[in-house]
Amino acid sequence: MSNADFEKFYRAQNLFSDEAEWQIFFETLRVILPTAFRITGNRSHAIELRTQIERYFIPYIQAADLEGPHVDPPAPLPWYPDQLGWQMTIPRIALKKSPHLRKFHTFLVTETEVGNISRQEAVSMIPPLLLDVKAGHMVIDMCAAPGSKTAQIVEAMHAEEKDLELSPGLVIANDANLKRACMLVHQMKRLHSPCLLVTHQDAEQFSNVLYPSPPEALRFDRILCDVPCSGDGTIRKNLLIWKDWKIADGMGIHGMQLKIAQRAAILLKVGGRMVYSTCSFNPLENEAVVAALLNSTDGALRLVDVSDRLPALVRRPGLTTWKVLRKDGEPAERFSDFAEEGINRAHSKCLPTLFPPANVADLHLDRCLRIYPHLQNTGGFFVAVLEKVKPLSKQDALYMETPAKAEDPPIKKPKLAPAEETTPDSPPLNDTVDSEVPAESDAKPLKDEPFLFVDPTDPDLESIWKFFEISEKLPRDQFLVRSEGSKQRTLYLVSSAIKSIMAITRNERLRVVNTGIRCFSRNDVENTPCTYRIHYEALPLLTPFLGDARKVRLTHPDLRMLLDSPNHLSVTRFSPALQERAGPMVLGCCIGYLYPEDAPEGHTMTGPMVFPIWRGVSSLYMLLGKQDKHSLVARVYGPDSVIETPKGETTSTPVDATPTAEVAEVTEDTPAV
Ligand SMILES: C[S@@+](CC[C@H](N)C(=O)[O-])C[C@H]1O[C@@H](n2cnc3c(N)ncnc32)[C@H](O)[C@@H]1O
Repeated sequence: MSNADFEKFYRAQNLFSDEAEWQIFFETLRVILPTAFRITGNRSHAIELRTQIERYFIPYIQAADLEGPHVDPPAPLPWYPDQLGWQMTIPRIALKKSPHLRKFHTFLVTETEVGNISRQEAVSMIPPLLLDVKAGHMVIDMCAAPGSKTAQIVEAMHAEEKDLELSPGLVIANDANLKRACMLVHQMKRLHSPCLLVTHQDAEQFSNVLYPSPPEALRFDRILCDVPCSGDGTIRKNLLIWKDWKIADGMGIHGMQLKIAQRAAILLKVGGRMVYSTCSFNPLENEAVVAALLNSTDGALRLVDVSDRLPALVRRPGLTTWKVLRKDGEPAERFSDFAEEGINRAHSKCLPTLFPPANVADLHLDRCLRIYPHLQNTGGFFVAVLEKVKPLSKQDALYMETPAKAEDPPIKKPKLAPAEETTPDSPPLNDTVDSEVPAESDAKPLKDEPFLFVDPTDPDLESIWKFFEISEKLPRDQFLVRSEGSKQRTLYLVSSAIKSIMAITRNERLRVVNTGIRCFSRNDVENTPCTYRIHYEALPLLTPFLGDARKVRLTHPDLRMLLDSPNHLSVTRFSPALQERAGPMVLGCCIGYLYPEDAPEGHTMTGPMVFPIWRGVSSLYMLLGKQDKHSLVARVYGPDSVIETPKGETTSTPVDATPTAEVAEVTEDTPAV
């Protein structure tokens, strides 16, 4: 764990006022990074899970400490709101192998797979918090995959939502790499948001999003530029950086970072906020980019002082000067020094903007945040929060638009970013606890099927509305399908903003990979007035709109039977109240409710829980995958209730059970596929 060039370069930057701190900084880089995770999802659900960690797992780990080798339980990050961000130093191997920690390991695996927990480096949680997203905002995350920050943005957008209100907002999650954009889609399924649009474009030239009435290019309220970077802030985790780090790395990527930030500056609304961030210590990728951005926008952007935000987060101010080194390690005082040397290949990406500009003292670069690993035992990170205070002057806009003419640059084929793109959250391969995204092989690019809006008078919609007694407040004109004609018709709901955007043909240039929340799927079944079932992921959003016709109240033993059984169970096996309610129901999907007053003792529920159930000819069946069922058993009945298979198996099954088997059954013995 050493690299002479790294040391030379960063010593030249005078990051710290004394040698002692440099030593502590450098020593910390050699200590393996603690694991951090975030409890995701809507507030009440997240608080329930947090309570479970506090009440059950912390005492459990404390007890394990007495029996096995010493381990500290996880602790909440002091600066993360509502104690929903956590960090732990339990070594990965101990977590996996120690019999004393097995339940905690199972818990993390299950909750990560169903998306209730997201492994995310602590420092990577900072930019979305400072972006300050509110309901109804138009937001774009320019470099979004694998999507941990997008998830925080989407959660913030829905945080204050009321029942019977669909957020009018928009979150575009863009990534130039199609494969990574598809991984993002997988992640996003669990966000239950109709406001998300996943695109794949080169952010340097992100196309204008046309918006109707009057038709114009949309300007965003919030933009995140979490740009590709050299990633040396992740060195505690990505040990190869010790070997591979080169002086030329930061220099080489500065130009691209600046272009992405400049494109964002154009897309930002006056009064809007953008956050520029990297997981690098390098001033050439950080302050130099911000300085060049400020200077190229001639006062239209300013750095925001966020010193009062996240007060428990220890940070250092941005640098107000820095050094550029030639690849031989010698300092270059000015741009012309490179010319003198003759611009060789390593310096071909050298730009004048690498150097501190003459007006550097006026730019308030100290308002940027530098997070060093030794400050609070994290990775390294850089964040700048900027505000657009006036329109860009025409000249600036022309300068920054590439090619010059364009308020609407042409589509450029996205460059595929390197497969090993550094991000603080790239999952180690084959490590289920730590993976926050599926392995790349799971992330197949979606087939290029068009997005087609469903006619609001479509007979299927009519039957769904009638069957579930859906309120007319749920807009029927915001549903789309991707493969018309197939038996398995699935209806996705999108926000009004996305509908408006998708309705404009010229927005095809956005290269949409996916959008919409999966709400209803058609089953191949007869003898029911409605062949559609509701998806679990859509229930939190749809429940307030549903009438009573298909609601069934469950006792907790009813729920337990449904969660434990892989098969359809005869209606006669359930509580008398459920038999009475479900018995006369016609075949089709119904919604099971467990109210806190019906929950088992010691539960942590703060509101009713809802589940999609299939009412068969004479049976009931829970329309959930195995992992979801595991997670729910643990949540409702406590982690002790999860029955482990001999291998402690909790491995993935498709998120939803396929409907074909459910509808083919009629007897309680028919196993579901
Ligand atoms: C630091 S990572 C982003 C991490 C992400 N924000 C998160 O929190 O999960 C940078 C991402 O930028 C993407 N990328 C690289 N070049 C790009 C470009 N020109 N335009 C858009 N995305 C790009 C990479 O594929 C990579 O996924």
